[in-house]
Amino acid sequence: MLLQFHHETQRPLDPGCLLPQDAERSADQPGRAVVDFPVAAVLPAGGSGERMGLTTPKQFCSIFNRPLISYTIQAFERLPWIVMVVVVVAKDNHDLMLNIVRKFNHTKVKVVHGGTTRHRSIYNGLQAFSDSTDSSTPKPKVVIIHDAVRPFVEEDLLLKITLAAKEQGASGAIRPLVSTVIATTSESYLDHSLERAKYRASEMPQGFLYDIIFQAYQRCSEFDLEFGTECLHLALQYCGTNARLIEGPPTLWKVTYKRDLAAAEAIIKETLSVSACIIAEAEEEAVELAKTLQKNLNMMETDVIPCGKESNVQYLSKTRNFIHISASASSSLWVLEMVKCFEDIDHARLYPVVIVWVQLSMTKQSADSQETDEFMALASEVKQRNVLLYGIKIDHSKEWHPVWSSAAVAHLLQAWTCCAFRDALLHTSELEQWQRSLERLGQITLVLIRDRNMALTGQMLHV
Ligand SMILES: Nc1ccn([C@@H]2O[C@H](COP(=O)(O)OP(=O)(O)OP(=O)(O)O)[C@@H](O)[C@H]2O)c(=O)n1
Ligand SMILES: O=P(O)(O)OC[C@@H](O)[C@@H](O)[C@@H](O)CO
Repeated sequence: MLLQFHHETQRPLDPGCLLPQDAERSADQPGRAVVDFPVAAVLPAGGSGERMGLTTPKQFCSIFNRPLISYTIQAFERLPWIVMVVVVVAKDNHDLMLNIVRKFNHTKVKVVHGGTTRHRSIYNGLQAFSDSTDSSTPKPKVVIIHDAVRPFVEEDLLLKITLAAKEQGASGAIRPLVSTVIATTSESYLDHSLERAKYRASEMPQGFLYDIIFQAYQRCSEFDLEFGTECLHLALQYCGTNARLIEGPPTLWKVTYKRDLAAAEAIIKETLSVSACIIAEAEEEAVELAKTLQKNLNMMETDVIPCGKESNVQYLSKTRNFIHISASASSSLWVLEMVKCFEDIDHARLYPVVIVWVQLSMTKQSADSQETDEFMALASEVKQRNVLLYGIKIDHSKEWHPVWSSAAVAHLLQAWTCCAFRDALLHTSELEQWQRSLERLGQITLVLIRDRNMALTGQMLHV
């Protein structure tokens, strides 16, 4: 299931737990059907990210403990019809890049050294396929060139770019301009402005018949290599190949400034928190609370399943957010059992998985220090496996008769005709307090899932 973004609002169109880059591939995916020739990618990642203003080059800045470049690699690596991804990094970052490849199990990647400019880096990347001594990187029919700092690229656009490049020789993604382009005089006065409607921003990905773009780089001038920024121009200038231009979604933007990194993190958080699985232990109160919580989490696509089914892969693979509801401070053994299931399907390799343990507390007592310490230690242990464990205790007053669970009371209020009794109930402070606790439970659960804050793991929050 590919996660699609609305073309303007950029909100995820379909609930799904995975970024497009990670949607599970199946044999009948469109790309596999129509791409019957070898396609490779070159990701220039040899820059220093000066405009980001950080000591770490932006392609290695992390989101959820994972470098930005890993998200971009995944966007290509997950597609079966892309056979190789050449990543071009500065020599000093070679080992760092190899460690990223190992840690995130990027299996299609070859790392080569970049140059002093983006064009030189791209040229080095292309040369990796022309090294006849290295059979591990056979020459592709089509090569996609894509900045390593553009992490959000979807299969359907890559497919269009690839097929257009195969047919036309070159293709490129474009976006409407959001600012007018003007020419300035040497004294920084306005010389003239361009008619914005006639122009587009050249983005990435771009696709080329390998032989065309490689020949263009072989023929281009030193000036091009030093100061150029447009591969499509090289194909036209040196090979007479006019690129097919394809409009892409706003998510194609390049991470350049700090704000772009924050925007990328926000998009990843949003796409990771569109679904959840609520697991209810057997007690009636837990089941009732699960149903109420499902209603309160109306922002998400949620499944409610009985405890014991969570190890079922069909539930595990649908989301990275799990809410376990127990009516008592039951044993926490189920946490490690769940984490083992995640590891069996490699579920937390690319993105952190969230577990929120909601405990219905039948007494008003807060957790004792031993219980708190044990929970903190458990959270610390599972965090090593990229699982973020949070706790919420919701005080479930003993005064309540079990039948007066929130759902039962709501039903009673709707069914009851006697105003006096209904008013009495409505003004019962316990009921109002319980309703408020339920609302807070939904709000806090949503925030924990959305924010995936590493510092809050192991905390037992109270509502
Ligand atoms: N010598 C270079 C310069 C840039 N790039 C890559 O080209 C992409 C787009 O370039 P840009 O956004 O300009 O990256 P930087 O050059 O790192 O940024 P800055 O100009 O702010 O230093 C980036 O993935 C960058 O790593 C590269 O491979 N080799
Ligand atoms: O000049 P920069 O290296 O910042 O960015 C490169 C961009 O110009 C380039 O990725 C697109 O415009 C497509 O060519």
